[in-house]
Order: sequence, then C-alpha cells, then structure tokens
Amino acid sequence: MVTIGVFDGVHRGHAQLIAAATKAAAERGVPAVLMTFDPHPSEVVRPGTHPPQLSSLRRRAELAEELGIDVFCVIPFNLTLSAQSPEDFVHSVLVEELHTAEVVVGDNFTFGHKAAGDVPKLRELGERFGFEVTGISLFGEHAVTYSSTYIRSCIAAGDVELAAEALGRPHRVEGVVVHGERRGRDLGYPTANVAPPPHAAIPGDGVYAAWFSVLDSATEPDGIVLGQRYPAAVSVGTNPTFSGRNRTVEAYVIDVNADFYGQHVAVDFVARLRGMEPFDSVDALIAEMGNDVERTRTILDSDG
Ligand SMILES: Cc1cc2nc3c(=O)[nH]c(=O)nc-3n(C[C@H](O)[C@H](O)[C@H](O)COP(=O)(O)O)c2cc1C
Ligand SMILES: Nc1ncnc2c1ncn2[C@@H]1O[C@H](COP(=O)(O)OP(=O)(O)O)[C@@H](O)[C@H]1O
Repeated sequence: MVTIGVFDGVHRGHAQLIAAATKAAAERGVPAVLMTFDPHPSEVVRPGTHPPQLSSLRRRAELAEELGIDVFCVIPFNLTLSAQSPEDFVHSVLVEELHTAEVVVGDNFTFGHKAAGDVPKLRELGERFGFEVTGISLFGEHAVTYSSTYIRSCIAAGDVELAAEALGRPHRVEGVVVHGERRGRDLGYPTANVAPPPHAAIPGDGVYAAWFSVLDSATEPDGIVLGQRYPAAVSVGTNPTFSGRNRTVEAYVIDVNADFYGQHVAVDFVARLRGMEPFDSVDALIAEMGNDVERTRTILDSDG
C-alpha cells in the first residue's frame, strides 16, 4: 500500500490521506509506504522556484511515523524522473520497485511528465497493472481547502494562528543557533539567533509568542532538558531600530539563562503579537520587549 506526494508540512489534509492509507494497509496486512520526493519537484522542473518549505525531510519522516507510516521512502527527484510519462513512472516505481497492491492519493494528485497523469489515469493504469486506486477528497474548514500553498501564504502574512489550525500544530522553524550582533545581552534580552536551512518558510516580520526547544545535542546546555519546550518571545525581521540589514529569527527564552550557540533548536510559532517596529530610542524598544514577554507568558500559559 503506497501513498505518494510531497507532503510538505504534513498538514491535517495530509493526515486524513495518511489515515486512509494506514487503514488500507492494515486491512491488507501489508506495510504502509509513504513515497515522497527530494528536492522539491518544482525546483527541478523550474530552477529558482523552490517554494518556502514548511518542514524538512527529516521532520516529515518523524510526523509520518507518528501517523502510523511504516516505510518513508524518498525518491531523488531529477530531470530524468520528471521526463517520465505517467505510464513509465507507474510501471518503474509502483509496479517493478514496490509491487503495489493499492495506491491512496488525494483527488488533485498529478504525476509524470508535465503532470499529465491524474487520478483517472492512475485508475486506468491500476486496471492494466493490477493495483487498486483510492482517491481521497481534499479536506478543509471555514471554506478553505487545506494545502501546503495555503499554509505558506498564512505564514508569509504572519498569521501563524491560521497556519496552526491547518497544520494541526504550530508551524516549526528549525535551525542552528549562530552569533548575532552581541546586543541582546546589553538590552537585558539575550536572543538565540536561529539560522534556518535554505528555503525554510519563515513567518512575516514581526514579534511572536513561540515554544522553543533544543532538539539534539552532543553537549546539552546547562539546565535545559532536550526536547522540552520553553516559552519564548521571538523577533523576525531586520531589527530596524538598529538599521540592521539581515533578516533574523531571534528567540528570547523566558526565565532561562543558557548557552545555546551551536545547538540545533526548534521554534514553534503560536501567536503573532505585533509588527516589527523602528523605535526612536533603545529604551522604547526595551519597554516594548518587556510587554512582549508578558503577553507571551499569558498566551503560552493558556496554550498549556
Ligand atoms: C521580543 C522581541 C521583540 C523585538 N522587537 C523589535 C522591534 O520591534 N524592533 C527592532 O528593531 N528590534 C526588535 N527586536 C530585536 C532586537 O533589536 C534584537 O534582539 C537586538 O538588537 C539583539 O540583537 P542580537 O541578537 O543580534 O544581539 C526584538 C527582539 C525581541 C526578542
Ligand atoms: N534566555 C535566553 N534566551 C536566549 N539566549 C540566551 C538566553 N540566555 C542566554 N542566552 C545566550 O545568549 C546568546 C545571545 O546573546 P546576545 O547578546 O543576544 O548575542 P548574539 O545575538 O550576538 O548571539 C544566545 O545565543 C545564548 O547562547
């Protein structure tokens, strides 16, 4: 039993598809296989068009496993694969490699050269090669169909609450903590500057309440439990008060004093507090940061 797609974000629509796939696998007594592609097909077909990425491959694998997928299979996407006809793709990958008994996909699934294959085409090929095809209707709420594209636009607009509703969890930005301008400490708010991987979907400039966690580490920071979430007030932007140029993601971890440099960390964006502002004075910025921290405490207290 195979389900196929990019599955970026593993959102609630994906979760429904995966639920149908794992159920079908259990009924047949076969492993539930999720087949995905890397790099993103659009980057291969039209270089320079990589969409902002909601989740790393590793994170997608973790989330798929939590949802009951047995085998997470990554097909290296390249021009040769993109040039395959729908028939060749199905024959070489689904039939010869995986001996698929059933394929579960979303109703909008397309495959093969120029996305010429669709669900009816897959059904036709299923009849020819002897596998069943289940098409799942797309899931949404409040008059929107949940999709990776929709969630990317929520995140770009800074609406992390809407993104979280569609994802079923807050949007996560992962990265390594790097050195910044060494200003935070003097302001009274040291910030862990998170350097995300290329293409990561970063919320629009602003200040956010978020959960911060250290993911894995050779030397865990003093007083920090790996994987545990800590409340943080997070700034995304160029620090216009200081006429900064680089866009940074910086987390002030509340009530914590630890050395985060070099750590692999995650920031889970829960709520947007305000926009990024150029303040007239450093004191005005510090006062506003104090407000941000108090609001973050309140929001995350009720978030559990
Ligand atoms: C909660 C919070 C809110 C912030 N809001 C702003 C802001 O509105 N305007 C701004 O210029 N910088 C803002 N910053 C960023 C600070 O300017 C930045 O953290 C400080 O310059 C330290 O930079 P450094 O980490 O490179 O040393 C904010 C930072 C935090 C943690
Ligand atoms: N509560 C905290 N939240 C974030 N970072 C902290 C905290 N306490 C100590 N730190 C440490 O301070 C560093 C940030 O200090 P800062 O003065 O902002 O310098 P820079 O931005 O140049 O790294 C973080 O990378 C981390 O190692």
